Amino acid sequence: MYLKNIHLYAFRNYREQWVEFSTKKTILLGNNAQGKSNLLEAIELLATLKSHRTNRDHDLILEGSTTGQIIATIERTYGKSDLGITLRSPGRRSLMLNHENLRRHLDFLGHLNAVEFSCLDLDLVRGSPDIRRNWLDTLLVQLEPVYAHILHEYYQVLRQRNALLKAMGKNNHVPEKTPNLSPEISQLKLWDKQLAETGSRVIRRRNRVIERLTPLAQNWHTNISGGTEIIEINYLPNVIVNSDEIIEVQQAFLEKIEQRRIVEQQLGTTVVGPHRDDVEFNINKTPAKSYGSQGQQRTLVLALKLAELQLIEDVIGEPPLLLLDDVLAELDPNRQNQLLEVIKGRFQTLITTTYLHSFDSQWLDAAQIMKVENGKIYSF
Ligand SMILES: Nc1ncnc2c1ncn2[C@@H]1O[C@H](COP(=O)(O)OP(=O)(O)OP(=O)(O)O)[C@@H](O)[C@H]1O
Repeated sequence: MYLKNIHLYAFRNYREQWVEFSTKKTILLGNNAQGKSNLLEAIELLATLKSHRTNRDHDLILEGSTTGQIIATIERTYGKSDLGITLRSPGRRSLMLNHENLRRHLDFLGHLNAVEFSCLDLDLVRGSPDIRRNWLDTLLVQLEPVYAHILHEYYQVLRQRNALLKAMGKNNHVPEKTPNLSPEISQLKLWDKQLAETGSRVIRRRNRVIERLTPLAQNWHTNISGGTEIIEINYLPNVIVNSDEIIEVQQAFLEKIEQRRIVEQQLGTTVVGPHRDDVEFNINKTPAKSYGSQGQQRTLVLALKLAELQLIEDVIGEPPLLLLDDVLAELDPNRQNQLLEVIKGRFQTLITTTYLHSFDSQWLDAAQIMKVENGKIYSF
């Protein structure tokens, strides 16, 4: 797939910017805080409808404006698509595909795929579980856009169930003394069922994607580390499952809800479900989070990112875009070479950097270099 051009209107610090990509390799050169990452963020939004830097559309719109827009043309083997996102603050986003408004977000996803790799990705290993859940979910949305809908449904049920548990707490609902058939308990049981149904769909997909990603990441890791270390990626679901059978996963879910019933009512919140999942990374059987050196953690994240690229390519049948946000300088020459070697001509790649010295002359000759300065992009 090839991102041919992108148009930004009142997006982050861009008032109006048109970029035409003339080669598969683009280097965005500029000092700090000029707008390099903002351009990659616009592409990330086209691919996932999410930004890893903010949840608020208000932040994405140029300060002082109420509407921002990202418009792009993508070429795929099956043809060309024009994508458009209009952001409003206040107001809701609207999405366009080939100049027609879309009612469902789902129909927008899957036209552009991208893997982003930034220095923030070290948080995948070091950070809190929600970062790892987000990473898994973003990957799943790209592999299977319907997952965005599944996840949305799960979080909707979770919100409603939490509201009920909270209200029960406020009404001093005493679990032990209340007969099973109180209206609140019957209502809660309905939510239990829905939580288990929607949550099981999330758990099964997360489980499967880890199973597919692990051998790819292990392979890359062996290549990069010279075979001296072995990594493991373990899905740590909050509801432990030993089967991919939907009925069995739901059953395990409902049993755990039953076990934690009193705790949930006391806390007034849902403690069972995939919103509490985690993923564990081990290097030579020890947790990478606490024991891995910075270098080992970087190698692990690089292997994960390369595995993501490969998995998306395998599933989609076309190489996704690779967005490298200021990471080259952080990698040692060996790992830089590994990465640049993999990219070669296969993936359309956009790299942000403050200096050009990390690139060899072959790369510089093949790349389109653009200078980013205070929300404007110039040919270099
Ligand atoms: N909504 C917005 N409206 C106007 N300017 C914004 C908005 N959001 C961010 N900015 C500006 O964008 C700039 C940051 O751009 P960006 O994150 O792309 O930096 P960068 O060029 O990638 O630099 P670095 O190398 O530091 O990552 C800052 O000057 C910030 O003030």
